[in-house]
Amino acid sequence: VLGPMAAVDASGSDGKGQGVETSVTYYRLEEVAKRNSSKEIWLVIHGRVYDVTRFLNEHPGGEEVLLEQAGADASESFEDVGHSSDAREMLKQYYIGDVHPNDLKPEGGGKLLDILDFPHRRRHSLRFLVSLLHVGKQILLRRPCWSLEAYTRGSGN
Ligand code: HEM
Repeated sequence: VLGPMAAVDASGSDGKGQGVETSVTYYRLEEVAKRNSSKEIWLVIHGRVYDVTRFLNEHPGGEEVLLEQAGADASESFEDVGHSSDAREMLKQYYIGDVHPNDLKPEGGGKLLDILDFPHRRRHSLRFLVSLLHVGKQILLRRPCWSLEAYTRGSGN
């Protein structure tokens, strides 16, 4: 039995919630992996499990891409597409539970960021790297400010 981590009502409107009304249903990755056919498709996105079976025909990006990720962790491909906030909002409709804590694996940035669901992590760190390179370049190419000689030589005539 899992601890009192319950915060989200995972029972939904279909009344299939197990146990208490306000509790999270946890799924092992092993169980998720079985739902990998067009009859039943589950996906993991940022530690949450989604049943996208009824979404197959409705996905604006086509069913092919969903089938490719069926039963697996689709976090990266979901982010790579740069889904709109509308798309993120839609996720809620298909949420059925969380990945079992023992199966949560760090996603590049590590567990904490993974759980915090920080979608633009990658883009931000890339921007940071680019500005670091920029600063480095400026330092390397700069004439030393203590050398007046170098400075006047550089400024023409
Ligand atoms: C439950 C999960 C998903 C939902 C609710 C969802 C929703 C959407 C929505 C609403 C769009 C329209 C564009 C937008 O609003 O961003 C879209 C486009 C798209 N999605 Fe998803 N999506 C999901 C999962 C995925 C996954 C796992 C992939 C990739 C493997 C994917 C690939 C795409 C692609 C390629 C497009 C097409 C973009 C275009 O044609 O411009 N989607 N999706």
